[in-house]
Amino acid sequence: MQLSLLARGLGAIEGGADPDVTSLTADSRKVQSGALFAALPGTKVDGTAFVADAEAKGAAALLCAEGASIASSLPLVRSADPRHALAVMAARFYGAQPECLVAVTGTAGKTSIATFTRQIWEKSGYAAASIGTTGVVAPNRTIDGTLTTPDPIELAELLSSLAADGVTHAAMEASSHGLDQRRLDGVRLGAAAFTNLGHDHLDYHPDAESYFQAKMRLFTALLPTGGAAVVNADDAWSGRAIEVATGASARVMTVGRKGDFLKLKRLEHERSRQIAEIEAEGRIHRIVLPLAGSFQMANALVAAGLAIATGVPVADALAALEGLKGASGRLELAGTTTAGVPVFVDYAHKPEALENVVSSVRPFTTGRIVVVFGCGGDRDRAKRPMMGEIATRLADVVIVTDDNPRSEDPAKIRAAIMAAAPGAREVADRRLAIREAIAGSRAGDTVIIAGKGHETGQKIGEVTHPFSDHAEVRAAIAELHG
Ligand SMILES: CC(=O)N[C@H]1[C@@H](OP(=O)(O)OP(=O)(O)OC[C@H]2O[C@@H](n3ccc(=O)[nH]c3=O)[C@H](O)[C@@H]2O)O[C@H](CO)[C@@H](O)[C@@H]1O[C@H](C)C(=O)N[C@@H](C)C(=O)N[C@H](CCC(=O)O)C(=O)O
Ligand SMILES: Nc1ncnc2c1ncn2[C@@H]1O[C@H](COP(=O)(O)OP(=O)(O)OP(=O)(O)O)[C@@H](O)[C@H]1O
Ligand SMILES: N[C@H](CCC[C@H](N)C(=O)O)C(=O)O
Ligand SMILES: [Mg+2]
Repeated sequence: MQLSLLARGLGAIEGGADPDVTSLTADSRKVQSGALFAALPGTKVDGTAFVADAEAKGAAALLCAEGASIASSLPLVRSADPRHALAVMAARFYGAQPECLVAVTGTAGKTSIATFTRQIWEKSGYAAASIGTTGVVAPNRTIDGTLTTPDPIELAELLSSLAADGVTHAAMEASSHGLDQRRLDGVRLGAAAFTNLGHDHLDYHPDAESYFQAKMRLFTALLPTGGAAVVNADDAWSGRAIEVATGASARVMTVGRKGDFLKLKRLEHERSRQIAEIEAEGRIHRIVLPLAGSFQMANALVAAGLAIATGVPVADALAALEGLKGASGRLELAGTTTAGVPVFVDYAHKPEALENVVSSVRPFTTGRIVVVFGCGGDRDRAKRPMMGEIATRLADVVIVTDDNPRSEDPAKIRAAIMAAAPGAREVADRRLAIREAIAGSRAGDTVIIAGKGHETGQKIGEVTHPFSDHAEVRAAIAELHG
């Protein structure tokens, strides 16, 4: 594609020439002959340091920030917001996208909602995909996940290949990093959703307000005027999210107990399902959601809202909730001991998620709640004491262990949790911690292994060791009964 077409409206081209650009990248190590290299200021290094490297590899053009100092004779596009410009260029370069695209943001529930929305669409006969933390699921393929919101070039390429495969509907997660770094700025959205705001990523965002504002870019910068904004009405931040969406001229649809569009009137919990009465358009729909945890009901309502906003009839969307399968590792029953103790694997790695998940199993737990968890290294440290306090307040037996210590000393991470978790036991080895929890359980108890969910590795230093909570739960139960 000619550089002038790629850059149209994004910034003047310096250097006169208008080369044919044959690929795009923001990583000099991946530059191929004919590429446009985006030299972006980053969180660790400044991409302008790699311009000479990119030029030596045959780059045809450059993109950079307005004031950047660049020593190169290559045609150059300067932009006040180069990450935005790159995302828009990537969308132009790769072209087609599924005709119906929706994105969901919020601290917790994104993966579940993207997965549920895909399932509701599938039930209505659409070729549908979901994109997020656990990867991509589409009719003809599944791809394992790396980032919650992929980099803009990878995302544009993915959307174009999904469209080429005949996918018409796609639901994706919009992480706050992704929104802040403009990764979705080239995505043509039909609807967007907000779930809730809790404590996470305050190592990246300066404070809760900036974290909220980053999430709100979904409504203010990405959702076209008149697009549907589905908002969970029951969170402390819902009022502000509704205000922002209304201010952005979105068609606001609220769901939940305080919702106007889908109103949860009644909810009854059983061990692995819940029965709900939902009021929609003046009618009451009684549905059985085959998943545990009231937070899953909240997620299901947002997903139904997104499906309805994109053309699924109300009754069909609500009926489809009865067939939903949970996303891998989200309050997922990984095994049951012979004493009948359910052992759940869950992805709670932040305070509100842990609070929700432990509270969710209380209604059907006649004995004790046993929780195993840790906190990730090189991540927001403030979460550690908060999660220690929540676990000891809400669970009966707490075992603190490791969860991806990365470059940090695992003992120090555990100590930060333990300082706020009186009475908790410390078992460094996650495999042993899971065994202790299961071996110590008795009839009536519920065991939750939190923090890793679908993950298949334990990252210690730079090495990711194969590790699965699911597999460890199964092995521990087998050993116990063997
Ligand atoms: C902290 C963070 O979010 N970093 C993201 C950011 O990287 P960066 O630009 O700041 O990286 P940098 O290392 O400072 O490099 C600056 C620039 O120089 C370039 N470079 C660097 C070295 C070189 O030799 N040549 C070169 O060209 C880099 O490619 C980059 O363009 O922009 C990149 C391009 O979009 C992202 O891939 C990268 O995500 C990293 C891998 C990451 O781990 N991100 C996590 C924290 C994340 O995004 N998580 C969220 C939320 C998770 C959740 O809770 O669900 C997610 O969406 O997954
Ligand atoms: N609506 C919700 N409210 C509170 N907690 C929730 C909600 N939905 C899920 N959770 C908790 O958060 C965990 C992660 O859920 P999910 O993967 O759906 O969210 P996410 O927003 O994609 O998270 P991440 O940003 O980590 O990818 C679940 O395992 C559960 O513990
Ligand atoms: N997307 C999140 C996942 C955290 C999962 C948890 N197991 C951990 O390692 O902290 C992050 O990278 O912060
Ligand atoms: Mg997710």
